[in-house]
Amino acid sequence: MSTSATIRTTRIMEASSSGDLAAVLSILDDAAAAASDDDNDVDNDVDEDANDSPGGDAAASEIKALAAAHDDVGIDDDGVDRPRPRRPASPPLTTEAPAPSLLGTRRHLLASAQDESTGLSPLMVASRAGHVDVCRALLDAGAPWNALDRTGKCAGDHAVEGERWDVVDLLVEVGTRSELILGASIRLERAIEGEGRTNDAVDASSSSSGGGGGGGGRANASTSTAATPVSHEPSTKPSYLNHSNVRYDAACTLLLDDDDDAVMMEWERPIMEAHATVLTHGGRRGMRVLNVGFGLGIIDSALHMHEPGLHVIIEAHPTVYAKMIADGWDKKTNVRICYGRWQDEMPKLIAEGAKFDGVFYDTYGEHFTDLEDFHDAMAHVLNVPDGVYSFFNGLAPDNLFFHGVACNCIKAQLSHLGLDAEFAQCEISSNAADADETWKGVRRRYWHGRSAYYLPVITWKKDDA
Ligand SMILES: C[S@@+](CC[C@H](N)C(=O)[O-])C[C@H]1O[C@@H](n2cnc3c(N)ncnc32)[C@H](O)[C@@H]1O
Repeated sequence: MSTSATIRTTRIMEASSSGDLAAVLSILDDAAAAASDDDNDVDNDVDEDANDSPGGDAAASEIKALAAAHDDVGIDDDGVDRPRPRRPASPPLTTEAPAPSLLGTRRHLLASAQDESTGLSPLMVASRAGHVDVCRALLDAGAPWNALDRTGKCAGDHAVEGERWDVVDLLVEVGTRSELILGASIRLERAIEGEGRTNDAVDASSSSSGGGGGGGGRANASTSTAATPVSHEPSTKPSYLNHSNVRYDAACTLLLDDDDDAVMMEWERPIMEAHATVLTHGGRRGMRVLNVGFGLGIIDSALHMHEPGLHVIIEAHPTVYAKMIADGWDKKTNVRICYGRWQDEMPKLIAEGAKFDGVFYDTYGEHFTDLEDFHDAMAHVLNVPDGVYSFFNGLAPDNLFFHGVACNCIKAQLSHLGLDAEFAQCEISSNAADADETWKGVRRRYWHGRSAYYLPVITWKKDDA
């Protein structure tokens, strides 16, 4: 990093850590307004567009230096960004140096600076120390709420560790807002590209390779390269249903895709059983239930134990469907299999006027925005006023703070539909989730030693019912 960039970064880190709001604002203002002289750190006023000025070159190199440092720390390559089912996938923050014409970008880059060795940012140090005004100023200047330090902690983690609850509230609010905006823009983009996605879908009735759409959840993209560590790969698998073969292990305790990513694993059984109890309103008989995604059939077996009055299962992968038939699911009492993508099957159920007391969503490789799309459809089939909806909560699993923000996003989105979301904390009793043996042969873990599972319990708001 250039001398002046280093000095500015050091100054803003110190001011953030000590909570000197006036100093933070002044350093940010200086950075935005002044052209930097790399050699003697004399600031001169320059126009934002002064590309051709001598100061412009120095400023451009400072911007590049800051951006390069930002990149070097590896801010927010993957799981940090867009919380979604099982693993977030979203565009990484830019790692390119901004165009020299954007001298104002220095303000943003300075607010986003991270120490090269620790990865700490001004926002992180201010968060840990509980300087809420400084945090707000840094966020206003463009500091990313979700950057990670070299130990994998974000500003929210630092605030939690420092027990700075007003900062935690601020970061949750900012994170939720930015994720909702990002989600809305991704959904809009996808709606515009909609035809492309739909065309990807395979006719689910074909016996070749399954019905399209997205993969959902427990895994990562199939595009591993030497340059991309597995842990940083995006996690959606848009081609899962079209192109991925899946295989069950001999004991039927593991379902793997082509990349050896786990589609479903046996260790989740206690979680699935807890979901089944919620969906059947505490284990009542005769309930009408809908499950999206068969996998190992764990939740369907648990639901079946409660003798539902109607048990609909939507499943799109041909191999999984073949397994369902081989195991006689098509002949079980009150079970109806809808073989196809939920994106195609839900409209049919809606057109029939089907209503369910319990609805569960657990697909694979799909994007957070697919979950949001599913919610729009689900609201049409969930019984009013007593229906209960839930989904496998693998949102942003790598980081508890991001997980919380993701849950908050879901809560906000469901609230628009007239639904209340609570997250019931369950302890995962089995140690299997953590055991190395469990993950042997699985390319990438999608659960990271967390013993608490936040089970979504979603019901109609009392007033809207
Ligand atoms: C994680 S597994 C479900 C596990 C299940 N909850 C259990 O208890 O075993 C996900 C399943 O969703 C299916 N799936 C993925 N995308 C789908 C889609 N768009 N529509 C229907 N099924 C889908 C996959 O083929 C897979 O069988």
